[in-house]
Amino acid sequence: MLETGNISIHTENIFPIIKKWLYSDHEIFLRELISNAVDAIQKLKMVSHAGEFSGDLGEPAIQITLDKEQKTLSISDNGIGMTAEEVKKYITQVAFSSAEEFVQKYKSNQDQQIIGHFGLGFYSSFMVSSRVEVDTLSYREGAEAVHWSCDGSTAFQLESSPRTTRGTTVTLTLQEEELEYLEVPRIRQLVKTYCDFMPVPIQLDGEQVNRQKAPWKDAPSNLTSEDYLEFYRYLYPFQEDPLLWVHLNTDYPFIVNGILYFPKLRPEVDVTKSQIKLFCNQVFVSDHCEEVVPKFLLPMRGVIDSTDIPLNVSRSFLQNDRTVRRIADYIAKKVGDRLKELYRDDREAFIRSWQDLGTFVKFGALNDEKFKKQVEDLIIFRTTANLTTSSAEMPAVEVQSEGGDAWETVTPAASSSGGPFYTNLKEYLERNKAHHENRVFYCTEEVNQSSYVQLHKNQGIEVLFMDAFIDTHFVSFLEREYTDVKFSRVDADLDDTLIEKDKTGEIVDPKTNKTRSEQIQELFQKALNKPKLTIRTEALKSDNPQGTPPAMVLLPETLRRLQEMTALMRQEQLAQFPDEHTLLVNTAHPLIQNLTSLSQGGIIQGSGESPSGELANLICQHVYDLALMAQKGFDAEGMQTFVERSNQVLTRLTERAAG
Ligand SMILES: Nc1ncnc2c1ncn2[C@@H]1O[C@H](COP(=O)(O)OP(=O)(O)OP(=O)(O)O)[C@@H](O)[C@H]1O
Repeated sequence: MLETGNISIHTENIFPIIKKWLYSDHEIFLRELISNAVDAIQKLKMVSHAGEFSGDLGEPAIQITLDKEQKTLSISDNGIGMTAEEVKKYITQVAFSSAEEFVQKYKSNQDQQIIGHFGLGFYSSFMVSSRVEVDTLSYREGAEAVHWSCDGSTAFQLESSPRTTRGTTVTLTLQEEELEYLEVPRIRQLVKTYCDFMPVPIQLDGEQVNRQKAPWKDAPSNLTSEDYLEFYRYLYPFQEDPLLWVHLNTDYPFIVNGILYFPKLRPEVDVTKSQIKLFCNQVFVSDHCEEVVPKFLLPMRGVIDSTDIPLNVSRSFLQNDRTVRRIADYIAKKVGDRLKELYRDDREAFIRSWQDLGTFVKFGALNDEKFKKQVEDLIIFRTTANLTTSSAEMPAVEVQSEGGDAWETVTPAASSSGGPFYTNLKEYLERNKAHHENRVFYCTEEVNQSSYVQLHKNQGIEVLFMDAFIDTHFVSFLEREYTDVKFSRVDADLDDTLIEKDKTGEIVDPKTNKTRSEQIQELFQKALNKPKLTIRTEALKSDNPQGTPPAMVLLPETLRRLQEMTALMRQEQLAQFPDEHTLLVNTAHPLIQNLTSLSQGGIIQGSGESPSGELANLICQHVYDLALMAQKGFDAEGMQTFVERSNQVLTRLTERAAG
């Protein structure tokens, strides 16, 4: 037997479910009713534009009235109103929205946006009310005012109303447990949260509560820098001004409007939490748009408004939604474009913002292949090279792209003379091709590595500062990108160009056939007695040997990286300085040269050591300590030994001088 039919739903059963579960938050009933009122006003404008209404539109307004005695909250608008037929059709049929029909009919007028879609919003009022009444008069000529009321059951009453003004008033008699919605501050807060940027004034207690203007809906050409800044300060009061902003403005293949700002990054900012506000047709939806914005742009702030982001769906659904993913890509692309424009047109402003921007950009390049391609040439590093004639001297330019999206920089122009200078990696490699091809020398801590940097600089080797916290990862990333290039930290090893090769091989002692280097090496080995320490002797190149350090500590690049990685994996700070390192003794330095003669001079005593030999030992230890100190500083014990020995050495030297 074959039977076909329709599944039937009994409204008495489904209605309580809708009331209870439609929205998890009761407070959003207000957003829904105000959205309906805004829609009603927009619709009247559309009808009037279409020439179907010639009466007086009046000043559009929405009025919220609270009556504590009656326990009622009512929302009035002077919009399009409804006829009895329309009330029956739209209000009494759940999930029957007029919006679709209406937009279809009047779609030629794109300016006015209708918020409603599903035909459910009105029913959210039953979440907080024991009775809902609608009093309405349609704009249509000869329309009669009607009064509809319902106590939350499926039965309603519809009768004529004495109302004489066009528009609609929805009156809610609040349930006993929902009386918080009779308090002016509570309602004001809700209007501010959800309806602040709705395009119609919303009055409460005789004053307008909402800001009304939504700058992101404006054409960028209508907005000044001050407008953008003012809006930022409004959204994020008591914060420093942003570095720059991007105005999103597209309606194909999806609709996205918004203004995103690059804030100044403060260490206390949690970069995993978004502070971007999500809107749908100027109605606030959520403070969390983690799914809509690419991860690396989460620290950005501002507003995204899109009707193409599905609402009321789970986060995982949102994450996997194709349109949402494309919107995220679009945002990343827009941000990349803006950065490129700034780099090209106002290098100075770009450099000024780099300290904050750099983290975003590098993090983005690490995480997103497409974004990396866009920004790879904009990633800049401070350099020791003097680039006075570079494009850093270009004048500041204000950029306006074809799409009309706006873009500004905020910081005032600074002088470009004298540096600091910045370069990207390509320029660096190109500039140093002849001198050290495919080698990048970098410094991660300016203070601790200053003597190394100086040494490189003196020999005309350009050093890049990779000292941002993200740079440890970024160096490895660059190595994967530039497979031919070798990256070495300034203290890792000394490049051949820094060493005077010829001088180290001179034989100074014909009896033992030892070179000076070998003598010095032995001297240090004996004095320091550290089996894990490698002692290497080289003559550092310099016009003024006194200006170079007598000794330096070197940490092999691979060993250091391994240690950094282990520390990272254990989530520890790199606390200990590794025992395996190299002490490079500079045989060109006069102090080191004097040491050999000092160690050999004087009368040998019972201990097998002459006083000057002892002094030479102490000085070796001292030279080593000084080299360590330049690299890492001391712990308490090291400091104590150092001070004690300093006093001892000075005493002996004064004895010698006096004697
Ligand atoms: N203040 C009002 N003035 C005129 N018509 C209204 C008003 N409030 C509701 N309506 C009519 O009732 C219909 C249903 O409203 P409801 O809020 O349930 O759904 P919606 O606004 O269309 O969609 P959504 O569920 O997205 O809010 C609306 O489409 C509109 O035609």
